[in-house]
Amino acid sequence: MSAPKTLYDKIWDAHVVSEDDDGTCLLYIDRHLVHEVTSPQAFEGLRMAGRKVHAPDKTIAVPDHNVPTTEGRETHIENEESRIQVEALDRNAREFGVHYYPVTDIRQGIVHIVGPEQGWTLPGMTVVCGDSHTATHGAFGALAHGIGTSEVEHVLATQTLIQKKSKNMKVEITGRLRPGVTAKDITLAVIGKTGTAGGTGYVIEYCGEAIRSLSMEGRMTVCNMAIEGGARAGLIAPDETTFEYVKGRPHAPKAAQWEAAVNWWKTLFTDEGAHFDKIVTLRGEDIEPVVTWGTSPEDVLPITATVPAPEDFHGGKVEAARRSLEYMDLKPGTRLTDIRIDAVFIGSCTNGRIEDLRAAAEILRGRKVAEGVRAMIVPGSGLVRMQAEEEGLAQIFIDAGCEWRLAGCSMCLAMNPDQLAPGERCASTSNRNFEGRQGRNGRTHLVSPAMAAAAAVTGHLTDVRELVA
Ligand SMILES: CC(C)[C@H](C(=O)O)[C@@H](O)C(=O)O
Ligand code: SF4
Repeated sequence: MSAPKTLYDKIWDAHVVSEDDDGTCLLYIDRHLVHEVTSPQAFEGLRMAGRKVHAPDKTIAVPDHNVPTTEGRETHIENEESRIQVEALDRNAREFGVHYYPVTDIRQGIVHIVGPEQGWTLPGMTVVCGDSHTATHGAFGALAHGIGTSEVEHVLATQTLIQKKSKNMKVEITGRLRPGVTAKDITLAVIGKTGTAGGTGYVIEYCGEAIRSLSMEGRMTVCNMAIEGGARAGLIAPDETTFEYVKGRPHAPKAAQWEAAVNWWKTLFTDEGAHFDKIVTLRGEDIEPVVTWGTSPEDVLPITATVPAPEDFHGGKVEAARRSLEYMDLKPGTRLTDIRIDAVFIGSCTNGRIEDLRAAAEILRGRKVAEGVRAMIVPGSGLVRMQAEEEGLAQIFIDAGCEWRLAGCSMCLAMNPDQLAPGERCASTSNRNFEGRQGRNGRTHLVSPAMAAAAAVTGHLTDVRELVA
């Protein structure tokens, strides 16, 4: 019998085209997702070399980072740099004949939401994109990770990628989550424990009862932030929840092909006794609704805690904490729930799916956004937006006084008109709280959609459990 394998080992082995003596491999790539920021030079490279896209049918392009989230964007993008990138993608996608969802298409949205929604992302695949949050697709049991622009060109030209294998890491979340605790709290709590470098050199497989109980939306939220924990990719073994989500999607296999696919997908799990180089375990019951206080995703605490002091840390982290607190304008000892906010952003590839909007609507139903707070709700795709309108969620948001936007990366990063003003503080469902991430000198507190909605209602960071009685 062959040695027991991890899920990662199995997907890796199924895609190796060739291997060098030093372990460098050529991997076959099943899906290549493309957005406007990291692809212009790659397409230009092909053009200059007179090459075609090797597998246009496995290449999917969509503009997301630079697109405004207001009406009229099909005809006008004010910022020149943004306009040039979106226009370049439009030209390249059409000229090279890849699948394309322009802003005029209801299916347009954030690349990591569109891929799964359209059934491009399937278990056991290799998925790449010139974007670090490609890790999201690992929720399907697909080996998915970000690549650089020169690699984008390599994949466009050859449908392969040169890679060295990472080590195996297991993150197990046992038991059940308590009320008010979500996938976002899991993924932030893990980074709080391991640090942003804890996953460096590894591919993480998330497992355990609490992970199994998550919907596909929740699993995508967890895997989305694997990269914030330093990992190359995050993975969750596919199961009935996965098959159920995939079945019937436009590009999912059909009929006899579906049966064959599911039979293979059912073999995609870590064998008993397979070796992990690192194991981290958290009890689901111990995880609380969390919030970040600093400028790194590892600066995370339960909402019931107080702002830490630099002296609470060790080594280089003391100075980092001092700088974080200064940037965030926070005083040690302040209760996190006493921190007032100016803005709320609900969206992004971390939390811009229908389940996230439902969780936010649950809190906002019949309530009003606090005075002086700007709350922006940005669905992750045009289809999520449509579904939210059909379910009455959009009306709940509008009645509460939120802005109801068109799909895109929006205020997750300051690459389009949705930005914080200097000094503004935001409760955000995105994945990065770096300095200036949501606008120059803006301050970001990462939270779950329910926690963001709770903050919108009260005007300060809030324990969502107090609003669900
Ligand atoms: C612009 C893009 C390359 C970047 C990434 O790789 O992640 C962005 O999506 C982000 O979230 O910071
Ligand atoms: S939503 Fe944010 S994290 Fe996701 S791809 Fe866009 S900018 Fe990156």
